[in-house]
Amino acid sequence: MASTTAFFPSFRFPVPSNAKARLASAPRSGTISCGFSNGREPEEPPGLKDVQRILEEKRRAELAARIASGEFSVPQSRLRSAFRRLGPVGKFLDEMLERWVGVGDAQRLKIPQAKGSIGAVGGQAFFIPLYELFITYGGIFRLTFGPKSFLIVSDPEIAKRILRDNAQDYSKGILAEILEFVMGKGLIPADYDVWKVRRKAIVPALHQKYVAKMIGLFGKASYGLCEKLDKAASDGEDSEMESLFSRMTLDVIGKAVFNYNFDSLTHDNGIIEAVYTVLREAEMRSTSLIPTWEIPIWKDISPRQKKASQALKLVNDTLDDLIAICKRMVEQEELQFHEEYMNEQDPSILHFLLASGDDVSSKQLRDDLMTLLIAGHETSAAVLTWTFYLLSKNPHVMSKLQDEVDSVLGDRLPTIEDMKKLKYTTRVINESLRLYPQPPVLIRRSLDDDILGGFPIKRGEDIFISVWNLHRSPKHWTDPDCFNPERWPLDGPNPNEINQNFSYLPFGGGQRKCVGDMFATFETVVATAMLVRRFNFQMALGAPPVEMTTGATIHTTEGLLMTVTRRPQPPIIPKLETRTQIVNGDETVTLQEDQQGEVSVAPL
Ligand code: HEM
Repeated sequence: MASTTAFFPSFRFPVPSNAKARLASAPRSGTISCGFSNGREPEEPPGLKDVQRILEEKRRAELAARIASGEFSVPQSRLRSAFRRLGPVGKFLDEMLERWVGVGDAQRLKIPQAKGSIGAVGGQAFFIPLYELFITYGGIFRLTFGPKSFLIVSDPEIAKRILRDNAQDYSKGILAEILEFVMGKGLIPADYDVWKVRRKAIVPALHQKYVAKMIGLFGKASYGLCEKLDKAASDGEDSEMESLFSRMTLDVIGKAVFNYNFDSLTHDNGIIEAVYTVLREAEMRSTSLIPTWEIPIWKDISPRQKKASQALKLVNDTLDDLIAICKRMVEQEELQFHEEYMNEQDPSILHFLLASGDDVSSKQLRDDLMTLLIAGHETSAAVLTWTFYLLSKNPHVMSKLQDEVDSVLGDRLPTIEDMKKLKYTTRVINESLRLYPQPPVLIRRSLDDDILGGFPIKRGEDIFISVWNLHRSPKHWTDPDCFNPERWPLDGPNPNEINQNFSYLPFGGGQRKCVGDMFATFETVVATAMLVRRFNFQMALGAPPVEMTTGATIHTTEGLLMTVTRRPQPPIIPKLETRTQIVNGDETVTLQEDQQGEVSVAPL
C-alpha cells in the first residue's frame, strides 16, 4: 500500500478555539434550527454570541492587515516589475516572458497557508475547523501540519475544475489507498483505466425500470422499520434511530445489489456483524493517525486486525457464493438480454451484470459489489438520520411534510408516480443533504500540474474538496445554517450540481458523480414519507446531545435517541376486507383494497 497518511487527520490551528465564523459557523452539535425548536436542548447563554462576534471581528481585522501587508504574496521578479513600469510595450514583453518561461500571474501568488500541529481535537469532526479556516483563508488554502500538506477547496469554480473540467488530471489519491483493502479496484477508488470500463458496465444496471422496481423494495423495508417503531411505541421505549436507519438501508442495499436478504432489522447474525466490522475498520483507517494495519507483525497479532481480516474473509466468501448462485440462475434462464433487462425474481445489479455477459474476473465483480454495498449503505442511513434530527428541531417543516404525505399517499405504499408528487418531501431531503452532505469532503490527488483559482499547483497534491463548506458558504446561501426546504421552489427543478453551478454537490459532479443518485433520492423519500405518515418524532427526554463525528459519512457521536409516537389515524374510507399477502423474497406485507380500488398497507 502506498501512502500511510491518514486522510482525515486531527489537527490544531492558529485560530481562536471558540471563534465561530462571522455568519455563525457550523455548530459542534448538529443543532440547525432557525427560530423553531422543540426546546429539548439547552440554549447558549446570551452573552456568549457577542464575545464570539467580537473575537471573530478582531481575527478578521488581523487577517485583513496581514493580507494587506503582502504576507500571502510572493514578490515579483525584478525583471517583470521593470517590464510592468514600461506601459504597453512592457506588458507585451511581460506576456512574451510569461509564454517563454511559463510564469503566469498565478505563479506570483502564493496559496494562503494554515499551519497546524498534529494533535487531538477532542472528538471534533474534522470538517468543522476546516469551515473556520475557509471563512478566514478563502476558497482555496493550504493546510500544513508537519511534513504533510493538503489543499482545502471550498470554491465552486475550483471544485468544478477538479471534478468536471479537468477531471482526468485528478485521482482518488489517499482514499483509494485506504479503501483498497476492502473495495480493491471497485468503482469508488478505481484509477481511470479500470474505472472507465467498470462505470460503463455498471451504470446501465441502474436503469429506470430497475429503479422503479426498487421503490417497492424501499416501501417494504420502510414498512419493516414502521413495525419496529410501532412496537417500541407500544412498549413505551425510545428508539435509537441512527442504528435503525443503518439496518434498514443495509437490508435495502443487500437485496438491490446482490439479492441477499440481510434482514438486519429483525436479526443479528455473523454476516451482519462481519459487514459492520469491515465498515468500522474502513472508517477507523480513514481517521487514524498511525497506520498500524501496515505494520507487519502488529497486523498478525492485533486482535482488532485479526477480527477485521476474518470479517472481510466472511464477507468476501459470501459474495463469492452469491456470485456463483447468480451465475447458475443466469445460465438456466431463457430471458433475452436487452437495455432494460430485469429478472423479476432477482432484479439485482449483480444479476444484470452477469446476464449482460460482462467479461470480468470474479475478484473485480466482488470489488464492484462491495463498493456498491458500502457506497449505498451508510450514505443513505446518514441522510435519514440527519433528516429526522432536523425534522425534530423544525416542527413547522414536519407538519407541512406530513400534510403532503397524507394527501399524496394516504396509507398506500409509494409508487414511482408518487415520486413526482412528493415534492416537498424531496425538498426536505435536498435541504438535509445541503446541511449534512454525505460524505462531507471529496478527496482527490493531482496527477499533473494545474492552476486552481489562479494558483499553480503541483502534481501529487492531496486535495480535500469541502462539500460541507460549499453547502454552507455565506457567499452562496442566504442563512446558510438554516434548515429551510422552502429555499428550493416546489415548481423549480430538482437542485443538482449543474443548476446550482457546483455550489451544491450532494452526489458529487463530473465523471465520478454518484451512480446511485436517483436510487438514493427515492429511497430516502420513500422512507421519510412512510415514517412521518405514521409517527411523530421527538428527541427523547435525557437523550445524549447530538454531536457530529465522521468517518466516510457524518455520524452522531452517541446515536439519535428519539421518542416515536403514533400519529392519530386520519378518517379511513370504509374498506372492502380484501386482504392479500404479498411475498417478495423473504418479506411479507399485508395489503388491503378499499372501495375505490386503492391498495394500501394493512394497519400495523
Ligand atoms: C443518499 C445517498 C448517497 C449519497 C449522498 C451519495 C453520494 C455520493 C458522492 C458525493 C459520490 C462522489 C464521490 C467522489 O466524487 O469522490 C458518490 C459516488 C458513488 N456512489 Fe453514491 N451516494 C449515495 C448513494 C449511493 C447508492 C445507493 C449507490 C449504489 C446503488 C451509490 C454508488 C456510488 C458509486 C458506485 C460511486 C462512485 C462513482 C464513480 O466513481 O464513478 N451511491 N456517491
